[in-house]
Amino acid sequence: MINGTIYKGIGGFYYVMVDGMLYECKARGKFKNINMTPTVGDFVQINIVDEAEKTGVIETILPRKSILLRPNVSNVDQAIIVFALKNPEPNMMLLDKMILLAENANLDVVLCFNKCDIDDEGRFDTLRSIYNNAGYDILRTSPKTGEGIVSLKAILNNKISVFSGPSGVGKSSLLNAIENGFKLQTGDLSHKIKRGKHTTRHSELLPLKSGGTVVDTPGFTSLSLHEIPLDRLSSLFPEFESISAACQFDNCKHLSEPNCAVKAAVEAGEIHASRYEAYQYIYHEIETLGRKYKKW
Ligand SMILES: Nc1nc2c(ncn2[C@@H]2O[C@H](COP(=O)(O)OP(=O)(O)OP(=O)(O)O)[C@@H](O)[C@H]2O)c(=O)[nH]1
Ligand SMILES: [Zn+2]
Repeated sequence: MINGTIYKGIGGFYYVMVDGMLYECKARGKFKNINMTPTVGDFVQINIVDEAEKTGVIETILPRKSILLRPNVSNVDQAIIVFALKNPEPNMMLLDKMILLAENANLDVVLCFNKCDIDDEGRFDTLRSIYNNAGYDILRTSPKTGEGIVSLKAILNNKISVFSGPSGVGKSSLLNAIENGFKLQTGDLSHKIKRGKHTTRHSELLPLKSGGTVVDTPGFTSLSLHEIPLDRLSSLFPEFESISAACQFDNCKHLSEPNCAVKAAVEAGEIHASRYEAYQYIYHEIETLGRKYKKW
């Protein structure tokens, strides 16, 4: 058996990449019996049926290191969260929510602040200070001037990445700067109805010539915060994690409890106020969503 990765699935066939070559594979019936569906991104073991025709059979699906639901892709390593420094103006709450969803899906997070060529208000420095303090990798990019493209390439190399970020921030332009002709599919496409039939568009993995693999659809386009358990929320803010050990209560929510080390760190400027405000806001939002979902 040889190891490969499923790059796409169409009508019961799976296209498995092995050393730069795609094999068209069927999956063994046993997967159905154990209720397992091969998924794009899965690391699999295949037996080759015909080397000349490049066909094979998937025999084993290896344990998944992460599972994204929208788009449905396994083993994504990192989310490249792209926000423009201007046009459109960065919405910090949206940024914190996208970071949280990526954290909740166990992805590494890279923040890519784009359109730095038009950052005439110096927003990058403010954002860098907030998110460096939170421990995130940060890029300053512009497909227009080429700034940061080499660094972005290096970050994508050897990894499976999903791009996220609001419309118009330059996700496609960034990928195009790395590889001419590369275009991210827009999220709506998966809901289009073709020829009277419901055709769900499955995501694909696309290999970059410069190294690395990118999911062809943006991630976290719908912000499904109710998936995040409330008791996990503060652990998804990396800069709260170590400090919260010093809170008086083990189960401190860092809201109105006495002797809360997180709140003290906010007052001392060690945790950025905007991150704590996002935490408070999102906490209450998930709480309200939770009540609504229970009623259904
Ligand atoms: N000034 C400037 N404009 C940019 C830059 N990057 C992208 N743009 C422009 O921003 C607009 C949106 O870029 P896209 O790459 O389509 O953005 P997107 O994030 O893929 O957008 P969606 O497909 O809607 O999700 C285009 O008009 C780009 O030319 C940049 O670095 N500087
Ligand atoms: Zn606390």
